[in-house]
Amino acid sequence: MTNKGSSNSEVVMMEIEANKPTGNGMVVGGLSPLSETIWKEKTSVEMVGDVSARLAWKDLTVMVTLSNGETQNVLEGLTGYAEPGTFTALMGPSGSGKSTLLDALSSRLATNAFLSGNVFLNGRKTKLSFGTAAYVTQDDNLIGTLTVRETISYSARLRLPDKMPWSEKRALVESTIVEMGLQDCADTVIGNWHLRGISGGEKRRVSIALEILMRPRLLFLDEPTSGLDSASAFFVTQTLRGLSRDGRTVIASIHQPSSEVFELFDRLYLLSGGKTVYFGLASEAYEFFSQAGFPCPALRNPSDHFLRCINSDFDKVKATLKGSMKLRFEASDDPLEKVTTAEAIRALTDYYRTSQYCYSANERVENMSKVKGTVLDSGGSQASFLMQSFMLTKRSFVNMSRDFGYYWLRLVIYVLVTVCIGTIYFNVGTGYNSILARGACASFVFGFVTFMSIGGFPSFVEDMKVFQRERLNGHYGVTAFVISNTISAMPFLILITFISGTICYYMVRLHPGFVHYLFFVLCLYSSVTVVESLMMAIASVVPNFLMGIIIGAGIQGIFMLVSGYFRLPNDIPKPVWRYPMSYISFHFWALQGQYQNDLVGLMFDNQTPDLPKIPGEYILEYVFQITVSRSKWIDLGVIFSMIIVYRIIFFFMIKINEDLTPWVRGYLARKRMKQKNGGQMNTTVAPYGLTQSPSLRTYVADHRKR
Ligand SMILES: Nc1ncnc2c1ncn2[C@@H]1O[C@H](COP(=O)(O)OP(=O)(O)OP(=O)(O)O)[C@@H](O)[C@H]1O
Repeated sequence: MTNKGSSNSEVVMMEIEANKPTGNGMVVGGLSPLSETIWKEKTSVEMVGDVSARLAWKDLTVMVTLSNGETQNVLEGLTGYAEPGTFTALMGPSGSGKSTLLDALSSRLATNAFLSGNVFLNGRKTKLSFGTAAYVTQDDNLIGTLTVRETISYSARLRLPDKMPWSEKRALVESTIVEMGLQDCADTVIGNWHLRGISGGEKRRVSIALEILMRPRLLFLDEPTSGLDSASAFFVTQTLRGLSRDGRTVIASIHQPSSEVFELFDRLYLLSGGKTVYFGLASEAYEFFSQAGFPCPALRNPSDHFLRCINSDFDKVKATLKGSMKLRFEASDDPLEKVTTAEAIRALTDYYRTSQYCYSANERVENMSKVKGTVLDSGGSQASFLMQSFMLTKRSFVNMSRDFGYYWLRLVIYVLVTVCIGTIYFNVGTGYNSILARGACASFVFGFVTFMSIGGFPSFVEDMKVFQRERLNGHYGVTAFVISNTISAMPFLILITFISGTICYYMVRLHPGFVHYLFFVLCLYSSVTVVESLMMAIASVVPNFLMGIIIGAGIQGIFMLVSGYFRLPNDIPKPVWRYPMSYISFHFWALQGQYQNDLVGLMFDNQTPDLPKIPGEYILEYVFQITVSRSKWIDLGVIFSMIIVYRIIFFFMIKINEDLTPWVRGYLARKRMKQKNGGQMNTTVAPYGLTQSPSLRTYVADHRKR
């Protein structure tokens, strides 16, 4: 995977050459040979034509409903555009609406947010389905155990068409690595809690690399430079500018750029309190502020000045400092010293509304909304379902085998605990006291030992984060993920349960015979897999470590309680606890099966030697209250079917979380707002047809069509 053949190097060079800007520095609508290959696959037409993305938005207003039913306008009547070959920066103080604007443009608004106004992509009113545009979020959710090259390679194989030769895929991976300047760390692992990996800046670049791999024509980035030092921030911004020069449309929110970074912006969208302060060429912003009466003082970084002028928090800070007498006022020429920031913002937004900048932006948006261009459909995965499932399984398996915390640590603990069990119940025998000891031993193994599997929860949460990022960008579907997750874990669970089960079985000397031993380890394997499946289902809806572990522990605690050991089956209160709880509990089935497996056919000493021996069947029926007429294999079958049921639950949890929950939340938000407004929707809310809320239905429909 790491070796590059000479032919690949040539393709890489071709790609890099093609990415170079021509003449004026912009390659509007231009495509490199590899990009063209992908787009041909996507559009299924002979001639690709201009596949660049011209994005325009007009009178965009976003209103959110708060939990008390109040509404708040987060964005107010924004108009702007982003063209291919340009890099547009969204700037503004914290809370000004930068992320909301990116979300509104990419159709990722929260469920309590309502949008009015129009977004045009190549002249067509659009609601971008997931995958049409690439979106790099603020968090780098990557698999820590993979190297940079592996991360990008797996992503390529997950998304590129199956019939594309591997040499071409590899060339694309290598060109992406070069494009993002990741050559030096290509074979370094990303890093996690126990593996020292690449730096924060490199992680950001890997996240960007994953999204540009499919050569999207439209790229959104939410604060790609946050948390980076000035050199890394400059590098990332320079790379984004480079990407735009390949004919892509790049829009990024940037927090506090240095002057070097600011110089790399083509267009600047300045926001304050959800209103446009300035939209135009970044190089003309300086002039705009001067004209509006707020010239940038000498020796001040222009971007600092712009943000200083529009950050109303400065009013609060000044008032606090004035109150505490920590601020001394000295005579200054800076107009900002003479007015409050709130007044400055008002002056600037008013000035912008009547300025030439606003007029030409409106005119350009008007033109862009009329010129109909190529319909850019979903840029999601081109790989077949089988390929996606196979690659995901392989990637997940590699991750599990390299992450010490995923299964290896559990194997060590399981072996230690089962050695302890083996020592305590060593050679338990068939004496009178061994009857209860055998019951206690089985209860501990199928209760507590399986319970220890919740330790894998943090790893499941990490997996879910990666899944959610990739899913939202249309990399693969839920079914492929659930299948791969199930299969990749199987060998590790078999290893853990067979090793620890064998230690326990032979140290304790449970019922002799291979079939009895096999039943025991299969029962342990299926029980641990049920716990895994249960915890995975929890991880799909509860992304928080602590909450997930508490919920998982709570559910298992209840299951254990009704397993028939802590209270005998016939004594468990019938409503709720016996029916249905004990039958839902896998502990119950595991214990019933194991008691039979262990006791049937054995004869136990009585309390005194003169009394006759007690058959195992008698103990089962009258001591442990087990239904002996039911085969132990049925008990095992029930546990195995529970694995399937929990996996199906896992699948539906993800679906419900993506599809139904946003719909319900959106419905409740609308209802709350209506109640607050006395049955009337606020006038700023678009009619139902225009209200957007994130749903994967569009995405799913797209995939079904294929
Ligand atoms: N779904 C929502 N529900 C309630 N309030 C919201 C919602 N989305 C955004 N807001 C509010 O809208 C304002 C703008 O938020 P947004 O995240 O877009 O700002 P930002 O400029 O990206 O801030 P930052 O730079 O800190 O990330 C904030 O006050 C935020 O609390």
